[in-house]
Amino acid sequence: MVAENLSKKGRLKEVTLQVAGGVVGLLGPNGAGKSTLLALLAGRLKPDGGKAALFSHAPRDPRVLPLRAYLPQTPRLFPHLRALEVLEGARRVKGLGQEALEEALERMGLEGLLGKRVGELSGGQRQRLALAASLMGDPPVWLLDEPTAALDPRGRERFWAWVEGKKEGVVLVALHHVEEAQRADRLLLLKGGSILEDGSPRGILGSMGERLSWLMEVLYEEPA
Ligand SMILES: Nc1ncnc2c1ncn2[C@@H]1O[C@H](COP(=O)(O)OP(=O)(O)OP(=O)(O)O)[C@@H](O)[C@H]1O
Repeated sequence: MVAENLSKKGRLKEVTLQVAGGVVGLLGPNGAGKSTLLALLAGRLKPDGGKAALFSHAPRDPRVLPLRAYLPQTPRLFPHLRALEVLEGARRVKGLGQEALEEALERMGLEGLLGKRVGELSGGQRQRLALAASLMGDPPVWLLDEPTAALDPRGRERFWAWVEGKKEGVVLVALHHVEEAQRADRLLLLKGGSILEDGSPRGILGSMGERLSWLMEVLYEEPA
């Protein structure tokens, strides 16, 4: 996955990035540009400048679609559908077998919720359903916008177990929790539409969290 001087007016400033594999966490304050970067890489937004490529194709190329999962910050699910119908729909669109559906629902612990309508689910339950539908079949590239924000600790563990069990490919994931950022292989710190730092979580956050106060100041302090 490559971004070259990728920009969106007022939102992202000429970001250049190469990701060959692994779990890459995007950390930064509200409005940093995390969602914009993910939406550009997913082809949901058109850049004003620069370009992005997944497997050497533009993000909007139909050949790329089956190769990536994109989970926006607020996934849209039809409220009248039952959870099982959402999963069935995802399975059919992706052309997958029943075992992929079973795996996804087990991973997200949806067994007891299959007969419920989306509109009856809690926010975290809905998010677990959206994750199961979007990651079903394990496409090589996952672009995930704050997938754990609504999840309880058990749901977070389920999510991270799925991520950490992924053998190959790329996971680019926007996060707000430093404990979760420590689980990534690589971290990108974003602020004001630019990448401030790009490195290992240990290098950026420090082994004992000693750089945390620095991080809080640099990333989250409002300008005076
Ligand atoms: N639809 C839009 N039209 C115009 N500007 C937008 C739009 N969506 C976001 N922005 C602006 O783009 C900038 C980056 O926003 P973005 O949503 O990418 O940030 P983020 O890092 O994902 O934030 P958060 O942590 O709050 O989700 C912000 O200044 C925001 O106000």
